[in-house]
Amino acid sequence: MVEELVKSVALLLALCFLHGFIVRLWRRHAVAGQVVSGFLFGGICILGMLMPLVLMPGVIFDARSVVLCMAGLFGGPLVGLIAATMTAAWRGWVVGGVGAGVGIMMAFVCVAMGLAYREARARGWVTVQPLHMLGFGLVVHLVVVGMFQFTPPAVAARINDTVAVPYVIVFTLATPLLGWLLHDVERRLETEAALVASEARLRAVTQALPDVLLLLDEDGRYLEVLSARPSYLVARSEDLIGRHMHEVLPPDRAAEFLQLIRKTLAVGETQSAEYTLDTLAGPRHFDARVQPLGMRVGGRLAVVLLARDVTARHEVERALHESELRFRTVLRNLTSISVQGYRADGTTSYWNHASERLYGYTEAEALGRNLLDLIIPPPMHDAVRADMARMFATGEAIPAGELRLRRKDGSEVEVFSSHVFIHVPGQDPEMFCIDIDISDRKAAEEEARYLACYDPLTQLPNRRMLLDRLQQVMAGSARSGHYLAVLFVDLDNFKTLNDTRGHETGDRLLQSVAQRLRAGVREHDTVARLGGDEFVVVLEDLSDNPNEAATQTRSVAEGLLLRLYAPYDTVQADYRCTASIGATLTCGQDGSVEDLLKQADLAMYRAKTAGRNALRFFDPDMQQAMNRRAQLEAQLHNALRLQQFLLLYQPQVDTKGGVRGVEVLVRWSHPEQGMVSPGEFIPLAEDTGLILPLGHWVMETAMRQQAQWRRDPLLGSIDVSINVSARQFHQEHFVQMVQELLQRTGADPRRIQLELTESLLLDQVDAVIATMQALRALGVGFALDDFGTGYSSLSYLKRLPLDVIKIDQGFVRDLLDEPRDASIARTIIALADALSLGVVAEGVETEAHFQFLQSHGCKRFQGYLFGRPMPLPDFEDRARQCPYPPA
Ligand SMILES: Nc1nc2c(ncn2[C@@H]2O[C@H](COP(=O)(O)O[C@H]3[C@@H](O)[C@H](n4cnc5c(=O)[nH]c(N)nc54)O[C@@H]3COP(=O)(O)O)[C@@H](O)[C@H]2O)c(=O)[nH]1
Repeated sequence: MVEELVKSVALLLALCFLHGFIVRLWRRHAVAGQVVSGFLFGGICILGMLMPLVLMPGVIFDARSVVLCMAGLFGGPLVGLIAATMTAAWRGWVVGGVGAGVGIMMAFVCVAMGLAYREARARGWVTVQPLHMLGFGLVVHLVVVGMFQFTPPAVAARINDTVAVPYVIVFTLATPLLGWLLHDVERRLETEAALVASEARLRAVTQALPDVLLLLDEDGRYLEVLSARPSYLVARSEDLIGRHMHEVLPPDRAAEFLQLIRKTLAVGETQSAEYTLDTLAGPRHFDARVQPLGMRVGGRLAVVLLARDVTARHEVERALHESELRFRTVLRNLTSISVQGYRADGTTSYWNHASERLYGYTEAEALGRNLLDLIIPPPMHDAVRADMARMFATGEAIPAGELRLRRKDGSEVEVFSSHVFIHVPGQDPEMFCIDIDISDRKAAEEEARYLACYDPLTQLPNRRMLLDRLQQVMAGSARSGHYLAVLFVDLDNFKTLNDTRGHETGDRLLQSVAQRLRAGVREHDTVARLGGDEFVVVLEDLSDNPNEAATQTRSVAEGLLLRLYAPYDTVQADYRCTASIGATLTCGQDGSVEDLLKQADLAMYRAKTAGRNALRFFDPDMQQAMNRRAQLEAQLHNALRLQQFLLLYQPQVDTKGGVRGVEVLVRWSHPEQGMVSPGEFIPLAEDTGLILPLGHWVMETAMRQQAQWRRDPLLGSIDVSINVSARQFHQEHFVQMVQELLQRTGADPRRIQLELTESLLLDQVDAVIATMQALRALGVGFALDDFGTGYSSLSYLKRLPLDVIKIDQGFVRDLLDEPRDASIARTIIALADALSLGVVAEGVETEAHFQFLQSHGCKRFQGYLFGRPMPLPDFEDRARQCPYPPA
């Protein structure tokens, strides 16, 4: 009997094998697999019922109970239901008999108990360990034996007496055995599924990696080749597998890899390497890690090589490296920007070429030495230490600025210094100083400042500086109540020296004058040069009493005149020069700086007109005159348009008193001030340029008059002298203008004489001579006015196409009392004679003058003795009074 039961158990083992096979076969189709499993379990049960232990007809025993409860436990409801239904159908329909009812019921009860155990297992109450399964098997088979008690009593008694105990023992033991086998199938299936899933995951991961993954054996043979981008391989993966590296890579590269593989295997640790390979996608740079595989493949050791494409990063790094190299080279070789690096303790860490040039230390000398010992002057040490400490502690920048630092040779250098704090993680923080040499700029600025305030020739303050200084001195004077004096110093005849001896001589004179003026005043007094030969001296801290202050000023000014008169050997041996000084006093409360200078200028002008080499103080009358001048200047502009000018005629007579010539003299008939003297308005007209239209009007009127006289046999022979000012003479197209007037008026050019002053001849002598010759070609004659008062060079006199020279009235006036004047008058007459020129004596007021001049050979005279400047009708009458046969 036990033998039959054991046979049944053997059948169960076959079931396990088949179950494992079927489940593996149908695992991709879960429901179909369960149905097949259900049929398998049902089929096994039927098979068991075909070779049962037959106790009596219709009462059989086999392993159904074990199979069906396992179908519920490991197969689930569907498997259990199919198996139970098949078993029940076979038991009831085919086998039948007295035990059929219990057999059918038992099929479903066993499946239900298996399902219950399955549920308890899922909840964690029980496991499939042998002890639990043994208990489960015991319960199941006790229940089955219990169910047999529902068969007829005789049958039940027979069962109990014979089969019940071995049945319970064998199948209780078979239950854990079958359970263990099925569990093992279940576990292996789970493991296989997990392996399949794990492999799938791994493959997905390796496929997703943007890297190249190689499995290489110890000889460098490709065992496995994976690459998300096949173009990153040196050949197609199928062409690589099985080949050696030296078959596909350049020999040196293959050798490197082989060495790397062997080192990895020898050390047993991951190795890193970077390399560039010519891949299917072109040259790519890789960052690789090689790791021992830890097992043999085909009997050979192997490594895994994982290579990451870092071409982009490599390019960036290379570009960065190049860029850094470029900047380093630029920084290092900069020629004009010194760059130095210092650590927190002041040690020098960087020193470029420009620093070598700027500070004199070579790089080798500077590196490692302290900043303070190198270029910082000792007085700056504390400040620099404090600034650096703050910068290194807080990163706060030291403000850029101009510094005066020290060179190796101890000399100072001015730099514009900027500071940069750099802290690269993992390295010592550093301060970089960027210094630019500004010595040249500073010197240029200093020079520009100097030039803006000082006269480069004499090194004296210029006008600008004088005005500033005067402003301060006036304010100081106003506060203290002490007077200050402004002296306007103008050299006499400087222009003559400059024009005749050249500008270099003039410059030497000006330099000497500057030194003498400086030496003639106190240290705190100011001596300035306004330009040309004009100097200004400011005397400070004079007395608070006006008279005393004036006395002090006079004393200083006269002292200056004396100093200036001393010989100038730098100019020429025993050369002397005089100056005219105008002085004004103030105690700072009235007027402006400009007013003061104007006052001093006016006083100087008075000193000039007083005969030069003189000192004059400004007084209010001068101011009045100045105001009047300003007023006249304003009115002069309209005078021509308002026809306020008229001409007077002064006769020039011969030794018999006969009128031989006439000087045309202009007058301004001012509506309020009456007749204004040309001595007053001609200089004004010259200053303002009005002399040009005015001179034109005079010449046109005089020529028109001569043209009228031309028809008169008496008046037509009279020479008409017209005064021509320097500005008028030098104007462009003067010759054409005279020619045009001669033609327009019809005047006889042979009767027109232009009176030129000596000063006019001094400028541009050659041009003057050319103009005179052009006019002479028109028939016009020339008289040299005021002869003897200016600088007359005999050589010029010889070259000038003159007809007449006029003895200045200044010599005539006093010739009876002043032997020198008489002598000059005589000399001029003789000179004119020698040069075959006519001579006219001006200012002849007395018979005595007339006699003297006549006795010395003068043949023509002009002066009040013969008639003052008079209106036209009077002159015409006067000319006719002494009729003279025409020459
Ligand atoms: N460019 C021009 N200059 C002109 C013109 N008209 C005059 N002037 C110049 O103005 C200066 C002053 O002239 P004026 O006040 O007319 O004085 C002249 C005579 O009146 C004066 N004179 C003549 N005789 C005597 C005399 O016996 N005693 C005395 N005290 N004065 C006398 O001399 C002046 C003429 O001098 P000069 O011209 O040097 O011959 C004067 O410089 C004029 O040149 C003009 O139209 N244009």
